[in-house]
Amino acid sequence: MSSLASLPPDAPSVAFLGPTSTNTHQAALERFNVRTHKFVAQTTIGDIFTAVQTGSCQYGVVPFENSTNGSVIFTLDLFRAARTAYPNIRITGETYFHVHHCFLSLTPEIRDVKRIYSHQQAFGQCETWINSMVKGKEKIEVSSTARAAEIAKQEGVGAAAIASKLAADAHGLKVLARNIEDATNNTTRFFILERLPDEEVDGGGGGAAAPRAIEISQTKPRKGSLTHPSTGEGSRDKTLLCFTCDHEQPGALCDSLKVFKDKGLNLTGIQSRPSRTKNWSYIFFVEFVGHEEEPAVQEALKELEKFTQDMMVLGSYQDKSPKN
Ligand SMILES: O=C(O)C(=O)Cc1ccccc1
Repeated sequence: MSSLASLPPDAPSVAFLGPTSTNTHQAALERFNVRTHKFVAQTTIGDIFTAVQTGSCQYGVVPFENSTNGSVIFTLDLFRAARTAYPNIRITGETYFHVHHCFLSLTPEIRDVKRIYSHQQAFGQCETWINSMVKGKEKIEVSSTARAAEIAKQEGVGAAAIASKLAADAHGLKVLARNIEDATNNTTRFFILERLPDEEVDGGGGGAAAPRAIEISQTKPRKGSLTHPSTGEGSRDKTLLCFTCDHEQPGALCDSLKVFKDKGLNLTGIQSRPSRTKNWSYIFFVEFVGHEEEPAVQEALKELEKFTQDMMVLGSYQDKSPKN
C-alpha cells in the first residue's frame, strides 16, 4: 500500500493493481492527484473490484483492452460476474496510457537468462521481440509486471522480468533491452470504477442485481447512473453494457445489434466471453456512443430487453480515446 503521510484520513482512495510501478499504477497517477488521493495497491484485478464493491476504496482503476493484444480477459470475466458478485460497480471514466516494456534482470547478458516473469498482457504485447531474442526460454505469468520485477530481483541471476523502466528503478534491476513492445503506439485503455449506492441498484440492498426494468423518462435521471451526459463542445460519452442471448434462436445476436442501428447509436466495440452458465453460450460486451440518461439510449435499452437475457449497463463515461 502506498499513500502520502500528509493526506487526511478521509482522503478519497484509489485501488490499483500493485505493487507500485505497474502500468495500472502509472495510468492511475495520470488520472488522480497524489496530493489529494490515497493510492492503495491491490494484488489482483479481482481485489480492485472487491475494494470498490465493499466501499473500502472510492475508485478503482482496471486495464480493459490493449491496442495490440486485445481484451484483458481477467477484467472482462470480472464484469461477467458483476450481476452477482459486484452489483454496485459502475464504470465512470476511461483513460488511455502509452505502454513501453523493458527486459529487466540482474543477469548481465540476455542469453544467460533462464526464466522470464511478466503479466499475461505484457507477454502478448512483446511477442515479436520474445520470439527473436529469448525464444524457448521459460515464461511464467504473474499478477502484474511490477510483481514480476520484484520476483526477478529476489531470484537474482537467471531470472528476468518484462516490466516498465519505472519498475527497474523501483526494484533495482538492470535494463537489458528497452521498448520491446511489438507496436510503437502500444496503448492500454483503463476503466475507472466507482460504487453505486445500494438504493440505486436494481434489486436493492447491494445483493444480486435483478433484471433492470427500464423506465423511459426525459426529466428524471435514470436509476443506476453515476454520471451525467457530457456537455463540453466536442465531447461525447460512451456506454458499455453486457447481455447474453438465446444461442438456439437464429438471429438472436443480429436482432440485438439491430436495435443500436435502428436508434442511430454507433457501436465502438464488441467482445465476448463464455457465459459460464451453459457450454457454448456467450456473454457479449457492447460499447456504443451515447449516455444511458439520453432518451435514445433509454429507448434502445428497453427494446434490447426483448432480445436479450441478463442485460446490465456497466456504465456511461466520457470518451477519452486519443483522436488519430
Ligand atoms: O502488470 C501491469 O503492469 C498492469 O498494470 C497490467 C498491464 C500489463 C501490461 C500492459 C497493461 C497493463
